[in-house]
Amino acid sequence: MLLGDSGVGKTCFLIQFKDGAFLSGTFLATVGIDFRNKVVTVDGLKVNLQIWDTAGQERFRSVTHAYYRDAQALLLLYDITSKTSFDNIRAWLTEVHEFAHKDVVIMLLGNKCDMTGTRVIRTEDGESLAKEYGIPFMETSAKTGINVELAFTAVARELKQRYSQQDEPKFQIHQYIESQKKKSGCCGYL
Ligand SMILES: Nc1nc2c(ncn2[C@@H]2O[C@H](COP(=O)(O)OP(=O)(O)OP(=O)(O)O)[C@@H](O)[C@H]2O)c(=O)[nH]1
Repeated sequence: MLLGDSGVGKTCFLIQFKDGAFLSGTFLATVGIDFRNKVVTVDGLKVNLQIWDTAGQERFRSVTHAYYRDAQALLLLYDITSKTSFDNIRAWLTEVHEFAHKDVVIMLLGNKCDMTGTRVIRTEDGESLAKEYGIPFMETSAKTGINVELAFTAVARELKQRYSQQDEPKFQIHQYIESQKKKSGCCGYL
């Protein structure tokens, strides 16, 4: 399930993952909730991800709360060019703890990392907030596609490991993300 303030790029993030496309210049706020499926292959096993895209606008909050309970993973997005969207992450996490299952996989994503000229949230700020809550973090761009696939495959791997009957070595989502994430200049790592 994708969560975060209106305009942080949740729908674009999902479309980039599903279709490899980015529709620039258009912003059609999601009404209520919508979903798309995509199958990813993890170590030869097909994992069908059913991805729910929620409306960030306050007025749809009661609709989306009803879906939290069934979510196995939550991708929480903010926009690196919006301080408000970053500050609101704490409120989103409070809602998550109130409405979601206690074992839900949570990941923090700083989206729009292609917008270097208007960045207001430093990469370190995202990292330290994620550290405080003990959740994995990366910066992404629904426009360039950076780290979009990684966010979903990391979740798919984590879920596969949780629901697999096989006795395999424990998958470490934090380590996996750190080893895989693209540290490109666009996301302020260079
Ligand atoms: N430059 C850039 N623009 C982005 C990116 N992601 C989204 N946008 C733009 O941000 C605006 C909002 O994107 P949406 O995906 O509709 O936002 P949302 O979070 O789904 O919004 P709600 O449906 O209201 O919750 C659009 O104009 C997008 O083109 C990104 O990674 N980079």
